[in-house]
Amino acid sequence: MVPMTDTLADPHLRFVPAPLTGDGDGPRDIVILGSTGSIGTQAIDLVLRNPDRFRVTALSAAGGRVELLAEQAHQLRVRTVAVAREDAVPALREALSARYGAGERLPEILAGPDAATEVAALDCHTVLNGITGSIGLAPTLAALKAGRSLALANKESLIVGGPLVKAQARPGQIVPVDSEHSALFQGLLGGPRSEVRKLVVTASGGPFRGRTKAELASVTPEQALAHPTWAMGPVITVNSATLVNKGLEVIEAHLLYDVPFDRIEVVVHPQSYIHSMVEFTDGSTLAQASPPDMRMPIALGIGWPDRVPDAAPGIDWTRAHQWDFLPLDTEAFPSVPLACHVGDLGGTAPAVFNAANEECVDAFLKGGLPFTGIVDTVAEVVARHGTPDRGTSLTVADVLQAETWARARARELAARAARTTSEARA
Ligand SMILES: NC(=O)C1=CN([C@@H]2O[C@H](COP(=O)(O)OP(=O)(O)OC[C@H]3O[C@@H](n4cnc5c(N)ncnc54)[C@H](OP(=O)(O)O)[C@@H]3O)[C@@H](O)[C@H]2O)C=CC1
Ligand SMILES: CC(=O)[C@@H](O)[C@H](O)COP(=O)(O)O
Ligand SMILES: [Mn+2]
Repeated sequence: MVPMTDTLADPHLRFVPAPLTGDGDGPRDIVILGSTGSIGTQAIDLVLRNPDRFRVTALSAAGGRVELLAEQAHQLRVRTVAVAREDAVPALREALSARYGAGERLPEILAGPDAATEVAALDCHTVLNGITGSIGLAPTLAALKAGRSLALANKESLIVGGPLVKAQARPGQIVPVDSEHSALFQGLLGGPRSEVRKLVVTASGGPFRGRTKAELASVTPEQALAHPTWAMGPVITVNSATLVNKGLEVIEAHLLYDVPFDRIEVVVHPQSYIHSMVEFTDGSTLAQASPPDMRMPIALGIGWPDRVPDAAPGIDWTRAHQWDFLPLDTEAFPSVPLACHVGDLGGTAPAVFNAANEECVDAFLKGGLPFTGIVDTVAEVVARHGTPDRGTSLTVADVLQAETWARARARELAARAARTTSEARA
């Protein structure tokens, strides 16, 4: 069990990560959830380059990439490997056996839908949640409940379970890994809360920046997956293209830093060098700048309060740079106002928004829904859900029920949209 340092005396720092005590003399023990993904593999790159600082004790993944998972387990000599898919266990065992020598002890294997949650509560200092999707909620809650520092990349868990996650988290227990929120907490250290005027979240604008809604109708999954500045997993990449990612991030900023939606602004910054900004009441703005490389915020997430030397390259000031800032086109990309709306509604509305989106992204990637159908369908599901009851406090069961409902509605509507599109083509 890792004890927390007591809550920071200054209330303006309540939502800025507080360092956990409990680091011994040796490297910090880390559990990585979603180790085979974009966040997970970049975290492992950092760990392998910093063996004096970090030691990975357990890994978890869905079970889609067992060779990579076995390779990671062997390289890091972890104690535990977990997969969500039980049918992946024989292949995982075989892949591990092929790498470990005869006298070497294989890591323990956990399998099943609750395996990541089990691993999230194992003894360690920091849990990095790099799972994709709202399936990350239970592991997020488990890590917090167990008293771990939570390096949170899995924004969906915070969004769908906002009040639950906040109630479980002690001040400073969550260290955001999402680049914008990492930038914001660094900016928030620049002055007291009473002097913060607004948060400015930057958006690359995605691969379709500058297109009209009509032009967006026929874009393909391949085009949507070609992000101009970041190499990420498929779901977040499509979310960046629809700007749903920015909508999720505005809710994430609201939940993490307790700033109302009307004081969170989004600005399009195509180069992705400024990761977000904090404007203070005297008109001063603090921006965090670095090349688009997630290893910087991941390193801060798992290494906080220390900075990891050479986590990622800094800006090369010997060459010319041009950084642009443009207003968001909410007509072509209505996701951000829609997200603010569901964030304002609260309760199960953000879970409905996110679950409908996850279904629609899946349908789009499988060729079953046009690109513009994603946000249109999400908006329709949100409208049908109506105003959630805010009288009672949210439970995990409420979230799961709302998600099941939203996924079913989204699938129905997406199937109908697909039929209409194919009839129009015929
Ligand atoms: N990539 C980035 O640069 C950024 C990502 N994020 C956020 O980080 C999270 C991860 O994104 P990203 O790394 O891009 O996603 P990826 O799709 O690249 O990786 C997802 C990882 O989650 C694992 N996974 C999926 N389902 C489960 C499950 N049920 N139990 C355990 N593991 C599971 C996958 O395993 P398997 O390989 O077996 O399928 C994989 O390791 C998302 O919430 C995203 O929004 C935030 C900011 C930047
Ligand atoms: C790297 C990261 O944090 C992503 O969430 C990124 O923000 C995506 O880029 P967009 O600004 O295009 O959504
Ligand atoms: Mn981000």
